[in-house]
Amino acid sequence: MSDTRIAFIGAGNMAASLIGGLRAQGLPATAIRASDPGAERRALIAAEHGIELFADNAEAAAGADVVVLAVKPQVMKAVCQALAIHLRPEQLIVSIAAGITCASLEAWLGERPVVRCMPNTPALLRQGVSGLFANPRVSAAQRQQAEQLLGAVGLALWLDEERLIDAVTAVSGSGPAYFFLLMEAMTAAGERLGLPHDSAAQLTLQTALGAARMATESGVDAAELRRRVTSPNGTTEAAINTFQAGGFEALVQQALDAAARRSAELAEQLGR
Ligand SMILES: NC(=O)C1=CN([C@@H]2O[C@H](COP(=O)(O)OP(=O)(O)OC[C@H]3O[C@@H](n4cnc5c(N)ncnc54)[C@H](O)[C@@H]3O)[C@@H](O)[C@H]2O)C=CC1
Ligand SMILES: O=C(O)[C@@H]1CCC=N1
Repeated sequence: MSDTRIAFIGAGNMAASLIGGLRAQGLPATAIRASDPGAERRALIAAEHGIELFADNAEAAAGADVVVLAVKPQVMKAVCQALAIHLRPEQLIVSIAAGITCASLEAWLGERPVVRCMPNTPALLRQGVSGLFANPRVSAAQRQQAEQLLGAVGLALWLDEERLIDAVTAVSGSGPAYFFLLMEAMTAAGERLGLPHDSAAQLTLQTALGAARMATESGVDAAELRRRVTSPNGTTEAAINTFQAGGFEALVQQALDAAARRSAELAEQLGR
């Protein structure tokens, strides 16, 4: 990975997470470039990560082995159409945009090796997880480059079918926000039960961290871990019964369905 040169087109939140993860893994600052139209954003990312930033996307992409498209889905078409003539055929295109298909990217960029992926923001701490799909033009070596890029910031899982990216987006791409929402709600509820804000927040966050580590490190599945906390007729049971009476599982399904549907809708609306 250390001799792979990576250019990020768009230096927003997700690009910064990936850049932070790559830098933390030891990728030299000179191997990474990025572009962004925002002067303040460029200054911030340059200061935080020590990499070179450009206002011009083509300048950032020049000489890169891997060009990561990290702009919002809504501007992807214009960005790709302007960039297309500046790209070389052997450059690997990696798109992290929600709801932008490989077919759309190839319509805008010309036929190219494209890996479409869906990472998530814990990439910043190298605790991310991504789903990846490669179009048939991606070579075995480029697959490895993409896997190393996303693998540098967490788990990278290949998908056989592109349509499964919508499900990955619903589960893990948007997923951190669901846990943050639960943290916000638990902190607020703890405060209403009389705890000072800071204590409610600390109790919530450490519980989230401890539960996540138990679920990932114990080798015991979440349902069994939950049973072990839930004493018959005890306090947890009172809370879980309340969640379930409110339709918790059905609500989670509806929320993830909505996210997956939105991903497919974006592909439909923005892909032309
Ligand atoms: N935020 C997240 O958790 C995740 C986001 N994504 C995807 O990552 C992409 C970026 O999302 P965020 O980083 O959240 O958005 P963001 O808004 O933080 O970043 C987008 C950046 O692109 C820049 N930009 C705007 N026009 C540009 C242009 N013409 N050329 C170059 N750069 C331009 C903006 O100034 C901004 O800094 C989106 O396509 C999103 O679907 C994927 C997975 C997770
Ligand atoms: O909300 C979004 O559209 C992006 C994609 C996944 C996470 N954030």
